[in-house]
Amino acid sequence: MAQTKFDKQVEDTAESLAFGIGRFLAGRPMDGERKTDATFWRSGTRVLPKVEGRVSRSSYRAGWKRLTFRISSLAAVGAGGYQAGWVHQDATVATAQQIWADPAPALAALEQTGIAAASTAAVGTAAYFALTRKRRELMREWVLPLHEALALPLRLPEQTDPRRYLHIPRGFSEDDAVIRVDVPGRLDFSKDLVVDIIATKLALEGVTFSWHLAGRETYVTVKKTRKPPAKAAFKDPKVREIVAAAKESAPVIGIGSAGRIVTVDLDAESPHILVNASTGGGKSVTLRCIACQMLHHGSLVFVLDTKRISHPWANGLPGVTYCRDIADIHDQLIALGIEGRRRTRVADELGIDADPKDIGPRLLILLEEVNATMKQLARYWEKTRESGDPKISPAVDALNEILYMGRQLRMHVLLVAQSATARALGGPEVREQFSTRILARYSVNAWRMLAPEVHPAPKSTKHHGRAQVVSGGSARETQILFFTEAEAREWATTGTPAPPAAGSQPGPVQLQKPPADSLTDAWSTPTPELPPTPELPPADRDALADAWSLTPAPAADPGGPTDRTPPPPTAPDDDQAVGLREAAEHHLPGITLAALRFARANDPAFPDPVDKRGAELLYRVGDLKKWARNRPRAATGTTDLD
Ligand SMILES: Nc1ncnc2c1ncn2[C@@H]1O[C@H](COP(=O)(O)OP(=O)(O)OP(=O)(O)O)[C@@H](O)[C@H]1O
Repeated sequence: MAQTKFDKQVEDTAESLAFGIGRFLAGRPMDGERKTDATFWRSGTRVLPKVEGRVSRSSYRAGWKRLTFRISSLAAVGAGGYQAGWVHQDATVATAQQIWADPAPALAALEQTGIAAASTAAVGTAAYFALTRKRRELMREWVLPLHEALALPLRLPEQTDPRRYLHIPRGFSEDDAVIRVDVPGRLDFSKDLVVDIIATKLALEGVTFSWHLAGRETYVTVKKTRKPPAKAAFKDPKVREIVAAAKESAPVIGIGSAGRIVTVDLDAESPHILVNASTGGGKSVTLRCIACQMLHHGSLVFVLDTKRISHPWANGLPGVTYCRDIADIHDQLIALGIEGRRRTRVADELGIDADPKDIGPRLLILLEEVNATMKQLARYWEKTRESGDPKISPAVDALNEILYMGRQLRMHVLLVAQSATARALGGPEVREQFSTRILARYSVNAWRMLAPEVHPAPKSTKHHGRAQVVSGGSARETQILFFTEAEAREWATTGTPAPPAAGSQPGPVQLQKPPADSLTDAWSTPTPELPPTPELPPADRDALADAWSLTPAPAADPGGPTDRTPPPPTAPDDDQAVGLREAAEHHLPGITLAALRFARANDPAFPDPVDKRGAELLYRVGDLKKWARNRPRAATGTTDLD
């Protein structure tokens, strides 16, 4: 009799079932495909030829291990079923009947339990991912790449779990960390090659390898031996000596491994420096270190600080112009852009043999928290620009222009960022202008963004003041010099004095729209005053007027360049001279007379009087307002962007 289709199906199913039970009991893969050379008693060591694709770790397991796992799982499920269906049979039946008769409470309970279970699972998963994020990053970025490179030279079985032989602590770049790599006792590998691979793949510098090859346990340990000092405090006489001996153009940044002095030569290597670190990574300390050394050598420093309190040590120091208010930062950047153009012209006139000092004193522009400052500058310009004005803030343009100017102009930008994205800086090409980059407490992504030429990225450390100074395609681990605030002030005010202030009070430049015939007014109250500009012929003065708007003028702009950028708003009463009482009552709401008197006695940035009425000193209202806007705390008169 012919076999029906149904009979054939039954036969096939029975056959599959028999094979399935056979595979189950033999501890073989349930899909019937052997992928590795594992047997019932022995774990696998390699993938079988012709097997393609990813082979899971369980494929390497010995058959008996797989069988044990299967039987245990089956037993657990069976025990549950036995309890419910046999031991507590009556209760199970009663519960089932109850649910059948009235399913609503059961469904409601199920729904609630489901929601609770789903929430718990979600929270649990999130917590798990948060807690293990660092460990997973360690595995992904360091352990697995090292394993992939070492497996062949060490002739390790393919299924080797990297965690079994690579003992790499999470903070393996810390000074006292010990890395241990277990090696096969056969010793049939090249030690030099292994050393090379470990140092390269973990981006280690100044480490020593110790081999332990006798006996059963064979391994190599790696320890940092040539490391930077734990601290490089300026109060240490040796450090002070190093700083004192440094070249004017090359402030000392810190001490590297084996006591090497790390400096950045602003004339020869890198006119601009980028400091990138997450919060608490030592940005302020780094800036203090560089700025106070430059002040010591007579540079002028412009601190543009929207955070307002980043550098209290620099308050009122000779040579320092501290701008906290966004309107003043805007004006100051434009003024510096104009100064850059002036210097370009002077350099041109002086020719190549000129002494660079003839161009003017070195200028350091210290731009704090660039991400926030750039946003604020854009918003400020959005608020103040008029129709027909360029869209891009002229202050941002000025900054970019300075970054592209040659090192011979002696204008340097020291830019600070928590995350110096290309967008924050105004484009990837702007980032390229910083040939020296100081990175501390960085993420792998930050490194890839800022120092892609150094690969792999050295692991960031939590050690206070420890940074990587990247320049010329290599990274130097450096302990940044630590100046206390008092030491920074002391160092900044000794040495070569800054060019003298022309009797005006410290405070950011107050730009007025430059009249065509007297463009040096663009620096109406620069403090300290820059050296006098060479007398320019009228035609050149006109050209310099263009610098007021640093964006190239469209060819057919009937208004002319000076019409495009409005001057910062100046109140009509700003030129009045008033006493402190009148200033407190009518011009500086929110600041009391007592506060003004206190500031006059204690704040070096308080404006100088311009006149006297009897015994009373009189002050220019505009100067007082400027001072109030730029006080360390958010003050009355702060340019409101909202
Ligand atoms: N070079 C260093 N040597 C010793 N300690 C340092 C050094 N740099 C930073 N520190 C320590 O780290 C702390 C934080 O440094 P700093 O204030 O410079 O960080 P920051 O990046 O400016 O922080 P924030 O982003 O919060 O302003 C300092 O108070 C100091 O104790």
